[in-house]
Amino acid sequence: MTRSTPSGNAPPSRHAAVLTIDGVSKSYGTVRALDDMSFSVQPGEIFGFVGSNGAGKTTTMRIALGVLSADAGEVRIGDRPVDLDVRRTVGYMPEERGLYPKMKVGAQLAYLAQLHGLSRADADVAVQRWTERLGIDGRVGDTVDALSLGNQQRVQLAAALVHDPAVLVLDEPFSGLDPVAVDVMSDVLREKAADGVPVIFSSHQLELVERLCHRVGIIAGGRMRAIGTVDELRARGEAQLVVHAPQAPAGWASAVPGVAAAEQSGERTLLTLTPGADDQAVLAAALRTGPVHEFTLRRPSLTELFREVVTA
Ligand SMILES: Nc1ncnc2c1ncn2[C@@H]1O[C@H](COP(=O)(O)OP(=O)(O)OP(=O)(O)O)[C@@H](O)[C@H]1O
Repeated sequence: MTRSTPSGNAPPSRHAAVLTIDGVSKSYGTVRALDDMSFSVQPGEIFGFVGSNGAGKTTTMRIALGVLSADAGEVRIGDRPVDLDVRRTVGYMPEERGLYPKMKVGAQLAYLAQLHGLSRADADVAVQRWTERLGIDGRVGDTVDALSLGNQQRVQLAAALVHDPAVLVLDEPFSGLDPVAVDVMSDVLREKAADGVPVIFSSHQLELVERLCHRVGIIAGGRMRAIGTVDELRARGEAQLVVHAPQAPAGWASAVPGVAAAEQSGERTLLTLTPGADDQAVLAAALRTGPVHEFTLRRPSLTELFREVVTA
C-alpha cells in the first residue's frame, strides 16, 4: 500500500490555493480608494479585514472577486490571476447582497449552484445540505423578499457556499445577524477553513474578529496599516500594568524606571510602560511600598488597537 506523507508528494488539493492581493491600487475619479494594497490569505486561514467606513474593504473584495478591475496590481488565486474560470471557484457574499427578491429560495440557490458548474442533481443536494446547515430549510419554498433580513443573509451565505468554493470572500457577513446565527456562521467559516479554504471577511464587530480570525489586517485610507495575528498586533501596542498595592503612597510609580505614565484609581494604579521596560523592576518597586495583591499585564484589545491605528 502506498501512502503519502503529510509533507509529501500528494497532489495539492483543489483547496490548497493562496489568495494574493499584490500591489493593488484603485481610484474612483479623484478618490484614491486603494493605494498599493498587498496581503495574502493562506489555505485554512481565516483572515479578518477591518477598517473604518470608506477605508477600502469592499473595493478590495470586489477586486479580489474580479467584479471590479484594479488600476494597478493583481489578484491571484494560487498562481492564477482571477479570470472568469477562477471566479467560479470563489464563494462571494457582496455587501450590497445580490439575491433576486421575487425568486424562491430553493430555486435561486439551485440556479446559482448550476451557474458555478454543478449539475442539477448535485445542486439540489448542495441546496438541501446548506439550507439545513444554516437553518433555512423550512423556507426554501418562500420568495426571498418574504424572509427577515437576517434570514435573507443566511440565504446569501448559502449562495456563497453551495458550489463548494475553493476561496471564501465575505463582505460583512455578520452584520445584522442574531447571536445564534452568528454562532452558526462562525462555525461554518471555521469548518471551511479546516477544510483548507482561505477565508477572508470584513467586519466592524471587532470582538468577533478577535475571537474568530487567525490573522487580521487593519486598513485605513486604502492602505494596510497593520497585519498579523491578534497576539502579534496586541504585542505591538503599549503594555500596561494594573497594580494593586494598597499601602503605596500617591505618586509611588512616577520615578520607577520604565514607567511612562501612572494613573491612580483608589488602591489600584494603571501603569503604561515604555517599550522594553522591565516589569520585574516595577514589581520590585511596588513591593517596596508594602504588599502587592494584584500585578497584571494588560495588552490592548483589538478595538483599542484599531482606534490607535486608524487615528495615527
Ligand atoms: N462606486 C464608487 N464611486 C465613487 N467612489 C466610491 C465608489 N465606491 C467606493 N467609493 C469610495 O472609495 C472609498 C472606499 O470605499 P469602500 O466601499 O471600499 O470602503 P469600505 O471600507 O468597504 O467601507 P464601509 O465599511 O463603509 O463599507 C470611499 O472613499 C468610497 O467613498
